[in-house]
Amino acid sequence: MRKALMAGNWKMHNTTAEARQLAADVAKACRDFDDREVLLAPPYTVMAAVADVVKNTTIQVASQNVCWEDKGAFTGEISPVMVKDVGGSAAIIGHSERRQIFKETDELINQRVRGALKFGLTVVFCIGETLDEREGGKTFTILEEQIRKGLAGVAPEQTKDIVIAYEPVWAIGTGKTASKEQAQEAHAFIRGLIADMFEKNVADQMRILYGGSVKSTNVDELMAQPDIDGALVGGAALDAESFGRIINFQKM
Ligand SMILES: O=C[C@H](O)COP(=O)(O)O
Repeated sequence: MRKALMAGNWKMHNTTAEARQLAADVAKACRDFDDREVLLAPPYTVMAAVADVVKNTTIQVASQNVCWEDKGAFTGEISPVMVKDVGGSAAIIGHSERRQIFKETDELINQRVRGALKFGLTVVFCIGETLDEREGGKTFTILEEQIRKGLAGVAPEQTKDIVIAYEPVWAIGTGKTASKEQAQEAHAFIRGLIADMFEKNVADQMRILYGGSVKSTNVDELMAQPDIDGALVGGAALDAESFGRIINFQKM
């Protein structure tokens, strides 16, 4: 049985005071459940503050990216050790904004994934096709390439620390959610591929999140799909009431 993971990616939003307030409001909105987990990914500058606010809750904290080394001359980067030092336990890697705006390649993302796993972080590994790729019938080819390259060299025993987030680029921040059928189809494909790369048991246990305009109004039907195990939420995670409703999704 896979535990749902409801993750909020704050992207480049929130000063310290705003972050503390939002984290406290999210903590208040969380019901006491044992069938789901909550993860917040604030900007680096407020990770420690958020971790402090949620320290007596089950909410986990993630960074929005991470380097593969523990320290060194990597200007602008932060290390897995630093993430853990400020109370983080996970890192988002391969987000489409990193791929598209900052030109991160599958090879670089793979380095990040392997480094994060080596230093004991949970990896939220993001993949997804652009609109052109979907319309050109290339969705599955792209997903397969991103997964095979991004997870190259990962040992089967490390897969328990990996969560995949399927985020079709055309659905991110656009208000255009993938339909539940489109999302389920992609998730089932991803699970099949993981079974092929590792083994069925690994695929059965791996959580695959959906991301892209998840809102309080569509979360229930998305979460009712058999291969959707959670959500990676952007815009709606910046409002405690909306994110609270998403966390507290109703089982259909
Ligand atoms: O990391 C989150 C995703 O990019 C989704 O963002 P969004 O919910 O604003 O579409």
